[in-house]
Amino acid sequence: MTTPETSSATHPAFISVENLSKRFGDKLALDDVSLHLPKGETMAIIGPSAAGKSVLMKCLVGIYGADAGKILLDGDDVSQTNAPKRAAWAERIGMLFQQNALFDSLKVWENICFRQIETGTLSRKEARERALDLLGLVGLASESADLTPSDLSGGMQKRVGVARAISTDPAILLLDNPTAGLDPVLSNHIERMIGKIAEQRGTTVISITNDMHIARTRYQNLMMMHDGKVYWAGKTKDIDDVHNAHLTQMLNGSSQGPITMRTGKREDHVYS
Ligand SMILES: Nc1ncnc2c1ncn2[C@@H]1O[C@H](COP(=O)(O)OP(=O)(O)OP(=O)(O)O)[C@@H](O)[C@H]1O
Repeated sequence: MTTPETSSATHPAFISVENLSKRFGDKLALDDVSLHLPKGETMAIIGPSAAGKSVLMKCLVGIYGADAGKILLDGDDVSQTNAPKRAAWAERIGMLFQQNALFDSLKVWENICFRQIETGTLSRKEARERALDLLGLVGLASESADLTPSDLSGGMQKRVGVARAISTDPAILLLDNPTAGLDPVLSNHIERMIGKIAEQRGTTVISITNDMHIARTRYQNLMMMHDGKVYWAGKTKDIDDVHNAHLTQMLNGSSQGPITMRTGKREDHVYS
């Protein structure tokens, strides 16, 4: 397994996951997972179904606590859901859930600034103005503001989800499959938009994707997971042809790699 230490060797890690494990009954969803991501960098997490990608993200956002290992955000230990710094970090993390988690009973603008309306940090008037700005940022017309999510296409809903995730100007943006179910043209458009937002705002982004091409072209760092473990991680530019072919095959479910991994034997030269 290649580890992502390459990223942290020159820059201190802003997001640091150390030997994280998470179990649900008999299922070890995360098995000794480590990742290190410097501030302002982007990372794609890729891997087949049930690899543990969403569970890792839910641990990062604070939905699940760790069974073992640590999560450090800018040095703050938030491994447990009741960690002293957890609540403060919740304010600094924006998340797009796989199913968007938009409320159909609310208008689009209310969905985008839901958190600010709920907490009273913005008046309804201010929240609407902020939502309109964010709609522009994600490339949606202001007329969308008064529609409900069910009036929107899948791609538009994703954009609204991204607008909500960035509405608090988070330090960390976590995206669970921002382009799932979208055609390649729209996927590219949304990924370009995410990249631009990260660059302009200095946001540290971790995004789950099922698309190796998007992962390789749009993200600075890449982590491949399988069966709860990190299979390969490092700078995207450092992936060689052998790893790339292996990762792509693995994603398509046709590689021997995961089987080798499951036995725990490093008999395949892909593991380094
Ligand atoms: N709350 C839970 N209770 C029990 N098992 C869970 C729970 N959440 C996740 N799991 C299990 O943990 C494993 C990893 O799930 P996870 O959702 O992280 O997969 P994933 O890599 O995101 O897959 P997909 O790409 O299909 O969404 C799966 O076997 C899943 O069934």
